[in-house]
Amino acid sequence: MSAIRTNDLTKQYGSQTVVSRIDLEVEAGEVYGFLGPNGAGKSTTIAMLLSYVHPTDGTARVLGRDVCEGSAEIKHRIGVLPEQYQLYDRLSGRKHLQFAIDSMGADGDPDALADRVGLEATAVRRSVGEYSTGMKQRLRIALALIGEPDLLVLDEPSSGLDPAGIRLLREIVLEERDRGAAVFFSSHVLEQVEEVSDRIGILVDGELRMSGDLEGLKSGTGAAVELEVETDAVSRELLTAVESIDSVTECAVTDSGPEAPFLTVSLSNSAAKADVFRAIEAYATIEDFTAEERSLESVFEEGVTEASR
Ligand SMILES: Nc1ncnc2c1ncn2[C@@H]1O[C@H](COP(=O)(O)OP(=O)(O)OP(=O)(O)O)[C@@H](O)[C@H]1O
Repeated sequence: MSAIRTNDLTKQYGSQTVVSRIDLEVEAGEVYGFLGPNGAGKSTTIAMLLSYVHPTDGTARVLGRDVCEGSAEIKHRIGVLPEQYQLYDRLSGRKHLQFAIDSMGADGDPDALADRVGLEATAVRRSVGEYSTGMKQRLRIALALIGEPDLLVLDEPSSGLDPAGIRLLREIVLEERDRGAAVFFSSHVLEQVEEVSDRIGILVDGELRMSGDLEGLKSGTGAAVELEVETDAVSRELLTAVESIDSVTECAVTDSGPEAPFLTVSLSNSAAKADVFRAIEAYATIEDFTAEERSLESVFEEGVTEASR
């Protein structure tokens, strides 16, 4: 059973379609990064998954249950950030955690949870009114982790966190995944998404423009990596050998006069770099090389630009 599965999921507000026929599938033990520019429809999608708003069309099942039937039965199996309930300035972080553990009937130690998100023993006993933005965010993360949920839905989880907090969040996301939870999270910070996601979806104007693992997304939209290789000589045989490699999408020679010639090779799959080096070394000596991997940022930009064409 998938943790999340949507078919043609659609939301309209009046005449505006803000989420348009999206098909998503997220499995247990998988981190899915949900990206998109401002106003793309990410929060609306998340709100539908959590049964906060009703889809206009299509279906969504979360932990096997149709979202239109409500989330009461599965609520305790989903950790959400930010949760709908607010933090109370006069209560300590510890009281928030204890209250949430009790009301969920969950097992959990508030101090261990606080420690996991880097809230020190003295801090967790202080009133939340005295907390910094980052401390409040750490507390919200701890609240989302209560009861070892099967699904974590994190909307902009790194917001307000310092670099140490962001590193900790990354560790927590990976630990939760390794425990077998599905993690669905939206973020504008592409490097963080790149670091932790098994698969990524890019939403633009309500449409899921791209979805897949990072390598697949990179190769689907152009070269995953561009190699510049300096050799002592370039022969016809060498070029044929390089061009015959499946993942090579482009190969050009630049003859820089008295300097050694170099090859520019575009690859749709970064793992094929070794094949290129082997093919070249069969006919020439490699003097030097550079390899420029495509970033998620360039994939994202391409997805957004294509959509606006
Ligand atoms: N309750 C609502 N009524 C009318 N329009 C809405 C409502 N909620 C969201 N929208 C519209 O839906 C579109 C998508 O908004 P949404 O908040 O889902 O985007 P987002 O991708 O989460 O954006 P951001 O990254 O800025 O948070 C926007 O144009 C927004 O104005």
